[in-house]
Amino acid sequence: MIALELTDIEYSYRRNTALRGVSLQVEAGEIVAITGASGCGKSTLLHCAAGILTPDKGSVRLDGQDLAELSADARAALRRTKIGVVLQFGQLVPDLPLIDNVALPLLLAGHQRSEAHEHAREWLTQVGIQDEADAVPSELSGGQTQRAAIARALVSGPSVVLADEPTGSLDSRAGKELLDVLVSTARYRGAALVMVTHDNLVAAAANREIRLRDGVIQHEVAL
Ligand SMILES: Nc1ncnc2c1ncn2[C@@H]1O[C@H](COP(=O)(O)OP(=O)(O)OP(=O)(O)O)[C@@H](O)[C@H]1O
Repeated sequence: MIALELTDIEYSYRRNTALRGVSLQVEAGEIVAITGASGCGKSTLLHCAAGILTPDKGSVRLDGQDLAELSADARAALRRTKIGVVLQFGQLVPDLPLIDNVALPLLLAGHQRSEAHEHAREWLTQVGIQDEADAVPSELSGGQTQRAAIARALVSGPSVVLADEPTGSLDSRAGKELLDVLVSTARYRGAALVMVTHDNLVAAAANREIRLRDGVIQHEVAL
């Protein structure tokens, strides 16, 4: 089953064209690495897939649903439930304890607080930081912050997980541990995982590498 389908995506920042017609299909359970030189359009592609940016041309389908055919509210709801996004610096809410940070997508989707906390606690355990449930983000290491971001991205059971440089701010050992957590949790959920990366280790963990150059796919390699 195709979880994420991008068709002929074009995107420009004012006069700076970042994507010039990119098409990509990702199956449920598949792990894809997006690679390429700095500025080739990797993050822009991820942001279009996440619905953070709206492409100038082309379509984004999530579990068969075209995002452009939805109202803004329906699109936001679909994004909250079907997509988990892990950005480079975690992007946790500074004043909230981790348990609340991780529960946030469920609380926003209208779940009861006790139920949301129960799921959040399970995911904190899954990523190995259950002892930090009451800590606030400033009390965490970089690796713990990224683990929390992964827990938050996965707590609502998304079918697609999108990660931008998930190991970017970490040393190689912490990066490897985090990659293992991300890959194993996505596999455990059967979610499609798309990771933007400069890191060969991350690319090696994927089933497929897609290399961008100047806003187009230069080549694809099955790994
Ligand atoms: N907010 C922005 N405003 C204007 N141009 C932008 C903006 N963000 C990105 N760009 C440009 O769009 C192009 C693609 O950028 P993008 O960040 O997608 O590349 P990238 O491959 O992710 O780069 P990196 O590996 O350095 O993160 C680049 O030329 C970049 O300068």
